[in-house]
Amino acid sequence: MHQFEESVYQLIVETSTNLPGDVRRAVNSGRALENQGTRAGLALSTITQNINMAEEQISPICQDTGMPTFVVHTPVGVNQIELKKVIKSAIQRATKDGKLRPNSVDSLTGENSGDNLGPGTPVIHFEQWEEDYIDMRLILKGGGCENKNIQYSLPAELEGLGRAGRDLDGIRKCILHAVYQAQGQGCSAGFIGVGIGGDRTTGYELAKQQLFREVDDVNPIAELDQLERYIMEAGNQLGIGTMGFGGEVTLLGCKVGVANRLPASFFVSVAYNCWAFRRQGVKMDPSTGEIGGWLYPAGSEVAMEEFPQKTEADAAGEAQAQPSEGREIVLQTPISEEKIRSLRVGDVVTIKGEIHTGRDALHKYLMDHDAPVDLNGSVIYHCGPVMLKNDQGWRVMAAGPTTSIREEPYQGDIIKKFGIRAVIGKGGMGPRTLAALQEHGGVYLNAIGGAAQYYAKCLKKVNGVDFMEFGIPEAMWHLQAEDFQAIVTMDSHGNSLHAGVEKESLEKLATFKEAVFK
Ligand SMILES: O=C(O)C[C@H](O)C(=O)O
Ligand code: SF4
Repeated sequence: MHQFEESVYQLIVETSTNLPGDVRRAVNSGRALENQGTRAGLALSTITQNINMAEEQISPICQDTGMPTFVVHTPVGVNQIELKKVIKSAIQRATKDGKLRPNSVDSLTGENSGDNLGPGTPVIHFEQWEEDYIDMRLILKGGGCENKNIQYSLPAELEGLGRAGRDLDGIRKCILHAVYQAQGQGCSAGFIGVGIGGDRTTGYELAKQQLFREVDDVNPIAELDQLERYIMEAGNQLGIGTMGFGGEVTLLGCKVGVANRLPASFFVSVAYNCWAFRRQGVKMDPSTGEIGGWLYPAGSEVAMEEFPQKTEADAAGEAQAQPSEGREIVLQTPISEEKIRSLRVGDVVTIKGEIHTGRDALHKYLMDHDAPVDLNGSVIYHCGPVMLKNDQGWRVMAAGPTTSIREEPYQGDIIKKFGIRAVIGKGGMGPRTLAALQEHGGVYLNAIGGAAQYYAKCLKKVNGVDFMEFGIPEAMWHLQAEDFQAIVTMDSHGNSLHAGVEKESLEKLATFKEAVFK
């Protein structure tokens, strides 16, 4: 079975490190539509650089491996039990090599299994078929965008859109609402898979199956094709933009599937996938395990243009689109209150000095314990990195931000208790944190979600680690930052870019209230 394991390993590495060609094309066209000088334009160019870095270094595109999910079709007679063992062993190896982050956590004890294996991990769906080869597909869908999946039960009353009935127009409203509610938290610009019908479980399954379709395919059902096109257009008018910074490009793909339902149920299930849409597949020889071909366009075939040629007209347009408040400021840690109070939403900061990672487990812990290091004037980075240890010590392999809103119940109290001056994350935080930033003198800095290679490069040294018992992603890593760039999106004067974009996008959503599909 050695060759089988090698082929599955190759599939995992390719999926984790090289964004497929169809997804790259979608990101490239999104980038062409966005004004390059704006925050959203800059975010897209960081994303582009990150995609290239991951491919070159054969390192994870995003630090979040997500839930590795395999869909496997085998000819009759292939031993699926053996194949399952092979998949598990390839997953273990890829985790050990730093191509996947250890991501499987015991839901009761919080213990990380360390090798991405455990009850329910990885997910493997087997199906038999009458072809003479094995078709193995893998998707690595991260936790932040998974949290933005949503299921509607029709009829429903939807914020901004009013009543959604049991018909195509009601479905249209659910999908638009799904895009709105994700804001930037699932690392927009995103791809959505929609399942109409089924039950609560199969509805979501159907939605996720849509993510295995190629981005530029055409739905064979005419009215669903029309619905997909409509959603692409209307969704991109909501103004949420890349990372929720506001902008022209919110959605990069929409795929809708349909299944029968029960008379009493009418579910519309939406699976939201971030821009880091990692899925690949291979054709495998059932007797030798050799890869006979790849199932999606290879990433390496579609170049990501880092610095496109600009015309003079473009440059003039960009100058106008520059955020007027966009000053560039260096922050050396520890940071003073005075310095923090001088920052405003829109400023771009470059952080130098030690920063500390902290996410779900640490925030909960710090509520009623002391911190292991002095956090006065410090920067907390919402990040669960991929780390590898060798003879020289720990190395940061991938380290993009995680969704900050999960820390909303704790963040304000922790900022005040420990004297923290800046929090880096993505997707923004809520009113409690905003109030604490104002009261204590703090800022929220938005980094570009998924740009794990880009930020890993700015984290030059690992000064230490605490709480390894929380597992690698949840431990508190003390990291030496050099030229770590982020944008102030919440300041100490009560301003929040996120609150503004949410309000404006809700107003836009309401303009789509009138029936379209009659
Ligand atoms: O767990 C993570 O690293 C990040 C997660 O995918 C997120 O988007 O918040
Ligand atoms: S951090 Fe963003 S890009 Fe990475 S998995 Fe989470 S949602 Fe996707």
